[in-house]
Amino acid sequence: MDLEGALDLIVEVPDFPEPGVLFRDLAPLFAHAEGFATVVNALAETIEPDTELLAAVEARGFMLASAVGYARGLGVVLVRKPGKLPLVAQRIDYALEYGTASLELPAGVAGPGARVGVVDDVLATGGTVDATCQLLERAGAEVAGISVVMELAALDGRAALSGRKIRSLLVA
Ligand SMILES: O=P(O)(O)OC[C@H]1O[C@H](OP(=O)(O)OP(=O)(O)O)[C@H](O)[C@@H]1O
Ligand SMILES: Nc1ncnc2[nH]cnc12
Repeated sequence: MDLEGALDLIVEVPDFPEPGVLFRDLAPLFAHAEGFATVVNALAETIEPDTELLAAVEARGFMLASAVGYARGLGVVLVRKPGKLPLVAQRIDYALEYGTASLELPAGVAGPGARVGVVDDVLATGGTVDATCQLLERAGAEVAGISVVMELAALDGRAALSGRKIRSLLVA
């Protein structure tokens, strides 16, 4: 399966999770062995060569970053929603396309100077990835690059992330 075919497995769901939002559902892609492998391999190629560690954003980002980390021989730091981590280095509150959210970085895993690649499924407003970059930088790590499967151009996440290296497999 080629990359275009794999990305065609993403389904558009109108008015989820609230009216007016066109939700991009990656569940069929994740469930398709060939499609998932194709996307993971393509995403693995977007990781900057000097990357030492990947950061994954809960929950859909976990799926992708763990597979990309395996493909690239990199470990993964799990950036989690509140209440999950026993030892928290940093916490941040931010806005989403549909509401507000918070994320936490675990203590002791993304140390000062570490070159970290951020992996997620969808770049919409950029709030989630920007929050993740801020968490990493507050901990002293450096963001090597940002890799996403899909970028929603109308929401202009790139503006929120200006000056950062962003690689997306699909711009919609
Ligand atoms: O660019 P943004 O506007 O911040 O939106 C993108 C984020 O929204 C979704 O996560 P969500 O918080 O819905 O969580 P999930 O992965 O647990 O479904 C998606 O997985 C991205 O992380
Ligand atoms: N429209 C959308 N579809 C899927 N995930 C999203 N995260 C933020 N906006 C999204």
